[in-house]
Amino acid sequence: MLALRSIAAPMQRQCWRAAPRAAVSLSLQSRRLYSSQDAVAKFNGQKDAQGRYTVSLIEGDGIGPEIAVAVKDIFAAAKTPITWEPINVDPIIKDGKTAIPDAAIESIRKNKIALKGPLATPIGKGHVSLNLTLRRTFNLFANLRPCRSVAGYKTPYDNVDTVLIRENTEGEYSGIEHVVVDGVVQSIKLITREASERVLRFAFQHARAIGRKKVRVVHKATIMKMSDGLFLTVGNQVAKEFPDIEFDAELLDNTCLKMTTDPTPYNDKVLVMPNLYGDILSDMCAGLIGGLGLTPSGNIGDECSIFEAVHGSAPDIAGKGLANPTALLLSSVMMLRHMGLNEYADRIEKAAFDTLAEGKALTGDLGGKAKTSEFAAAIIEKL
Ligand SMILES: NC(=O)C1=CN([C@@H]2O[C@H](COP(=O)(O)OP(=O)(O)OC[C@H]3O[C@@H](n4cnc5c(N)ncnc54)[C@H](O)[C@@H]3O)[C@@H](O)[C@H]2O)C=CC1
Ligand SMILES: O=C(O)CCC(=O)C(=O)O
Ligand SMILES: [Mg+2]
Repeated sequence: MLALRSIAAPMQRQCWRAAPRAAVSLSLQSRRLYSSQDAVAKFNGQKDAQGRYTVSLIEGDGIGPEIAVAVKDIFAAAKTPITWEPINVDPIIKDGKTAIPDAAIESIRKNKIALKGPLATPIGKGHVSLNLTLRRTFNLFANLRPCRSVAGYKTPYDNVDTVLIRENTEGEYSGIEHVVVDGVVQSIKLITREASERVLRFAFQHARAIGRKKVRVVHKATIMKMSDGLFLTVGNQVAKEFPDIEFDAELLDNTCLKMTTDPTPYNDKVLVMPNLYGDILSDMCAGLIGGLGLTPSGNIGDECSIFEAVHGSAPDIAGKGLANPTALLLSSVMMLRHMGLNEYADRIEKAAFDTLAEGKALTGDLGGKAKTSEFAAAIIEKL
């Protein structure tokens, strides 16, 4: 079950361990995958007099505080020049709408960067998702979700390497709903040319930045002719600005079938899609490599960006010290690269991947017995 296996091609894995020159090339490949730099958004945060950056930290709900401690301990051990600024995002109601407290907004606006644990959303009645509210408040228009096989955990696929970009501010997540008459309700899927164009252009720019030559829109414009139809039309238009990148499209249901049958044909593409499709497909991709404990993400905007795991608050394991902090740690690695702190990112990422590959201190989701803190300690030992 826990046999060592490749993160990429077997050759590359071997080289990662043995030959420094090849190791550099894998590190660069990894840097490109887990990077949001060179794309649309540049990080404009300021260092303090001691050369440190301040990062707003939302620990989040459920397993959030447990995995946040692991990340903070690992960052401290790596002597990362980051000062955490913890913020509270308990919802407030402003003009009848769910909002983030002003102090939290000011902190993120000032620092231009945040790391975020999962935030739970009540089912049915209750406040609007705070995750969604944060993305909207800061206009974090692109949700970048890379997913790559991890050595140390055997799944049916050895070399998953997908890059998914999700429109992050509208679509099915618009939350515009009403009762038409008793027993009949309506949810509006809002798609605008502006938001579509923005995320599609980001997808092409990101493809260039990470050296991929193909962008594919995942859609259902056969059924949602107007909304997904607009997204696809805009995709075709934006594609003309990028003659060096191949552009095509695929129906969502077909993508699910093909990806779960053989994900490798997706390893040379960047996938871009409306909000809910990206939400669901990114959990599906996580399933291909060993689960939600492993997959990071970045919510990218022009002014600020917020990095978080793909997973939620995991109430079934919360408070027990069982959570896998890798997803939040790799999100923090993406954040470091976004900030240009590549050397720290490389070291932390290598220590995490080596710990996973070694397989001695794995958390329960990966078939191990280690507590969150023991897994973090094993990473720290490797730093
Ligand atoms: N971006 C965010 O903050 C997100 C928040 N949520 C919220 O989280 C809450 C719980 O949602 P669920 O549907 O249960 O999804 P979930 O992602 O929290 O958990 C799904 C399954 O994955 C496991 N899992 C997730 N993260 C893990 C980790 N780091 N280590 C080991 N196992 C892990 C959980 O134990 C559970 O069995 C909901 O309130 C939802 O709204 C859900 C997804 C994303
Ligand atoms: O906001 C939520 O409750 C869910 C968000 C989510 O599933 C995601 O961002 O992947
Ligand atoms: Mg989700």
